[in-house]
Amino acid sequence: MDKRIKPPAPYHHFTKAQWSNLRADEKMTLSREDVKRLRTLSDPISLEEAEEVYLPLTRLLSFYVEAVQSLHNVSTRFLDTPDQKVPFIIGVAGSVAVGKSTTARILRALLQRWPASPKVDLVTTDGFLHPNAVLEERGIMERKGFPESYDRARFVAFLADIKSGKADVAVPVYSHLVYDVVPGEFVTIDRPDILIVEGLNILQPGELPRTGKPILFASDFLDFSIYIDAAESDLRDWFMERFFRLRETAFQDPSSFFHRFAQMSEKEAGALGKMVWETINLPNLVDNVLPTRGRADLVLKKGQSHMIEEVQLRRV
Ligand SMILES: Nc1ncnc2c1ncn2[C@@H]1O[C@H](COP(=O)(O)OP(=O)(O)O)[C@@H](O)[C@H]1O
Ligand SMILES: CC(C)(COP(=O)(O)O)[C@@H](O)C(=O)NCCC(=O)O
Repeated sequence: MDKRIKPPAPYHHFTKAQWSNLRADEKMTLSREDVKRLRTLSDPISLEEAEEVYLPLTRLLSFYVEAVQSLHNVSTRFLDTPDQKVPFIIGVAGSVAVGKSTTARILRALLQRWPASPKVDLVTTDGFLHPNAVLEERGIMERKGFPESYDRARFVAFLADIKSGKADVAVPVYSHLVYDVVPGEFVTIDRPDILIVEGLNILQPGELPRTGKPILFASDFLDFSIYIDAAESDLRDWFMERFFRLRETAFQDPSSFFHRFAQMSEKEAGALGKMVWETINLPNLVDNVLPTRGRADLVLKKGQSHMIEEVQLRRV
């Protein structure tokens, strides 16, 4: 039985063909080579898919950016304050292995090529995971990706800094190779026009403070949010396919945390990969990621072949 929860919010539903018609005269600015370069391991997105799905989306986003800018102008007129650039923040959520990175990278490339050449930055939320030493100390090393594995206060503070126009905001860097946050390594985000934030947890509520302190959720800072959706069985298959590909590539590196998987027999490694899916990523999907789907402005629903089959757009 499909355990996915129906989004409570009312959405417009589109088939892929209906959605792609909304592209109107939005021009394709990526080549087949660009799409190949931007997609991640095991994501087969084609130029045609990018045109059909992402051009209507970039057209929609250009309307949203304009609308948010107008709202901002209203507030500066009301307050009689000087006009200040406020970054537009897009969130990309969904399960491990659903293809968030590919979506975020394609979107970034398309938005950068808008006529006004906006500065578009991309961050992944894994940089806000607690380092392994902290996870170990708290006994939650097996809960990486779960809400409590992130420094949520730091993540919210980061988004607040970006929204308030702060320059040179530092973001910690997570390495899949060493399976940990890299000490002392940061990327700097400097007043972008658009920021894309990609991660499992982007639509999740934060912890409620025990005292009467004010609370903000990451989603309070998002101007537009996208949830990439797929059936549990497809996600498991994609995770396992990627796992076996990584075993032939990244895991071969002796410094990879998962190097031992490259040295085991295929059967043994497969059993361990399956265990990672079943004991970490699947429960996190069911308990913490999927319940946030109904909060997204846009839901992109993928079929077994990774292609988007249905689009849902929240009514405003
Ligand atoms: N163990 C790993 N080693 C190297 N790269 C990885 C590993 N796990 C995931 N990745 C890469 O990290 C990125 C993010 O993966 P993930 O969080 O599953 O999100 P998604 O598949 O939705 O983009 C992807 O580009 C993926 O290929
Ligand atoms: C690093 C992740 C938590 C994803 O982080 P995100 O960028 O979505 O915040 C995830 O890819 C991960 O490594 N999960 C732990 C279990 C696993 O190895 O798949």
